[in-house]
Amino acid sequence: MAQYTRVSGIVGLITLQNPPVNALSAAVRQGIVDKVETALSDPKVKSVVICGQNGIFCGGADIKEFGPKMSGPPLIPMIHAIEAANKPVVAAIEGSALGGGLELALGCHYRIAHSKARLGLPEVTLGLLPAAGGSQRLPRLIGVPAALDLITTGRHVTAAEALQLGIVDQVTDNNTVDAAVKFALSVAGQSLDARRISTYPCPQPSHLDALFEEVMQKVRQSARGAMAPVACVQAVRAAATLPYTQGLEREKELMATLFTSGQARALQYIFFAQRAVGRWRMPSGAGWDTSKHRPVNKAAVIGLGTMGQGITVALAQTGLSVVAIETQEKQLMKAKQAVSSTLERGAKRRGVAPPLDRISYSQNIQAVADVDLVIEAVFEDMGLKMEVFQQLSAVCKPGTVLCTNTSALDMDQLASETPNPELVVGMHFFSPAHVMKLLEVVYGPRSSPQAVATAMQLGKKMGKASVVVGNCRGFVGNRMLMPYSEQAFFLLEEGATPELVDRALEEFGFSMGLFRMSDLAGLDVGWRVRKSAGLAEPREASGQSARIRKGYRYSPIADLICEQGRFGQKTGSGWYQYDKPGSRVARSDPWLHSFLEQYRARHGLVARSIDHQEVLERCLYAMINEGFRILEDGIAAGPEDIDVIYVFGYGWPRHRGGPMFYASMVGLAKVLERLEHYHQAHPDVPYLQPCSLLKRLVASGSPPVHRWREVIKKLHSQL
Ligand SMILES: CCC/C=C/C(=O)SCCNC(=O)CCNC(=O)[C@H](O)C(C)(C)COP(=O)([O-])OP(=O)([O-])OC[C@H]1O[C@@H](n2cnc3c(N)ncnc32)[C@H](O)[C@@H]1OP(=O)([O-])[O-]
Repeated sequence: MAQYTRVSGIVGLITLQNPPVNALSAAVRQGIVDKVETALSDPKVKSVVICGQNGIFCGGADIKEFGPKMSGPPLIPMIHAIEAANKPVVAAIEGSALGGGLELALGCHYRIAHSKARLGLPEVTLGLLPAAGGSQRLPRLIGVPAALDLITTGRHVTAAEALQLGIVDQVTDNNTVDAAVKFALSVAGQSLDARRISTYPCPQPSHLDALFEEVMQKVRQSARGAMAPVACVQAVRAAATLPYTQGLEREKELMATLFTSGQARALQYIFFAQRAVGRWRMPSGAGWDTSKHRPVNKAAVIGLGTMGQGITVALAQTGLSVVAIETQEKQLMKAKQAVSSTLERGAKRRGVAPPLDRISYSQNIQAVADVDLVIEAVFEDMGLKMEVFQQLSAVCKPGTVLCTNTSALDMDQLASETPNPELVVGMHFFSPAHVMKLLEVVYGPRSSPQAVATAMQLGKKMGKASVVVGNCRGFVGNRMLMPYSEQAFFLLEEGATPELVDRALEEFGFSMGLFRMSDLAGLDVGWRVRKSAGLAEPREASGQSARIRKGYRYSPIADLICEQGRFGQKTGSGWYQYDKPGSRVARSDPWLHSFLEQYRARHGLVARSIDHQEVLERCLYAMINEGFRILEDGIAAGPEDIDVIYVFGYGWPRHRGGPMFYASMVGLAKVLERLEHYHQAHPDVPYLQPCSLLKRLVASGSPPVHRWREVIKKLHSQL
């Protein structure tokens, strides 16, 4: 849909109308084609302005309409008709001009942007490339290196940067449409020969081949198997080396391979999943649409270890006043310094003043008396946390939401220590808290929807992908990590090395394999959790019993490594060795290999050859199986919640859509068959026993992931 009016006598104004982001649906494209024709054939009209309603130019092609059968006028001829027009066409860019929206604007002869507008070609993040001429026009307009940067990363630029790059002709602080109309009046009747970007020669960088080779190498490395960034480089190369029409052909060819790919489906699924998790619901039926959050202007953080420091930084950067509490004076001083320097570095990067004065530090918990929300981040010790919560209940003003950042303890037990358990929720941040995008918001049976809504609203304000989850050991993310790491330890017992397991996972697309990741996070963390669960014993028991705990198979390998004081990067050795404590470059460790050999010999285990497929199936399917149990238990409301958690918090490759989406792509029947196979081979490993929800889904014909909720709902109603 597009509206047409004539303004200032001679300017045809076309307004895109498709709330909320004026996406280029079939109807909008038809509207543009029709209204452009009207404007161009009206002799009174001397120039044209294209804008979007409600302060946003255009969020790009309508992703919801992507599919094998697309209707409506195609984008490329529509944009060509605009570019070929004999009257100046000006794009008035407010809010966003993204993807097809920016490509439309690049077909216009001039672009005027509001100073707060954002522009970009984010198609790569959806598994696509700017295939409405964008990959061919942008390099012609701003040069190959800058176009490569924007197209391969999909990053959005501010209006100021767009002006500097030459994407827009003018930036205004005032009404953009008025400014564009004024501009359109000023250029009416002028020659457009120099304004049609497709006719520009592409600027030729020196050492073209070397440049593309270097960029391709970098992109392949960071893409971790994603196809779209590679295709983006190939498309820009076509712009730099071929005439426009041939370049456009290449763009089309490349897009054809991407458009129907599983990767594009996965990335578009994650785009919508990220938004769907905001529409949370609790088992009581209360949810995002029925619960009002409390305003949070001032928050407190209790405990300034690594997590507390990161949370303090994140809150201050969000614009809140923060009271940061640490009882140990030395730690308080250390934390203050660390928080200040992180804020200073961040502010320098963004060219703003560091928000240091938003934080007040104290050793006295009384200082939290007037805050709206508290985040407790003290040591993972139930006794200590209970004490803190009792103090908070006595000190805080009525209605203060009390959050715990625990990753392993029972949030409900903590809530029971306060006179107002309805105010208690979990806010489980991931380290470093000011960088990692994920936040698990954990509710217990007594948490009020208002407290959940308040934590979710704060998460949104902090720019986090916030997911509401129920209370259980490890919540969603860490609970699924248990079978994943357990399988990896078993694989070491059976003949694998950390290098083999990591290589398989990294080739799959994980940013880091499990063992490299554990070395980074610190092996002592998991050791402490296993000890508190009564699994890890201080010294290895002998014989068969060493590998059985609580009646099931157990691998003490990780505990034995920790007993050697090998906690990962921070101690200079873990699953790998490092040059010195704190170093990040992992090297194979002969000590570890001979340790594994001795371990196997001691336990009568014969190493066998293990391939990548077995590593992936055992580690990932065990994790996915736990994901189904989580859905069955109602801890996560739907597969999207789990997938967002894994993509944003656990380095799961985005182009594989998250573990549950991946399972649906592999085929649920195949996942079930492989789990049955491995469970038969390892009957003493309960995590490998296929969960009943998975069996039910397979029995009901393996519906696509967006229909799983129906099966889950039916299951819950039968319980
Ligand atoms: C084929 C030729 C090549 C061209 C390819 C393309 O253009 S590919 C496209 C390239 N473009 C992009 O990649 C841009 C993608 N969009 C964005 O980055 C952001 O939405 C935003 C910055 C435009 C607005 O941010 P914000 O925080 O203000 O708002 P929000 O993010 O919460 O969204 C509000 C609602 O709009 C929905 N929706 C949004 N965009 C689209 C769309 N294109 N389509 C359909 N729907 C879309 C979104 O799902 C949500 O729906 P819900 O959950 O309410 O039912």
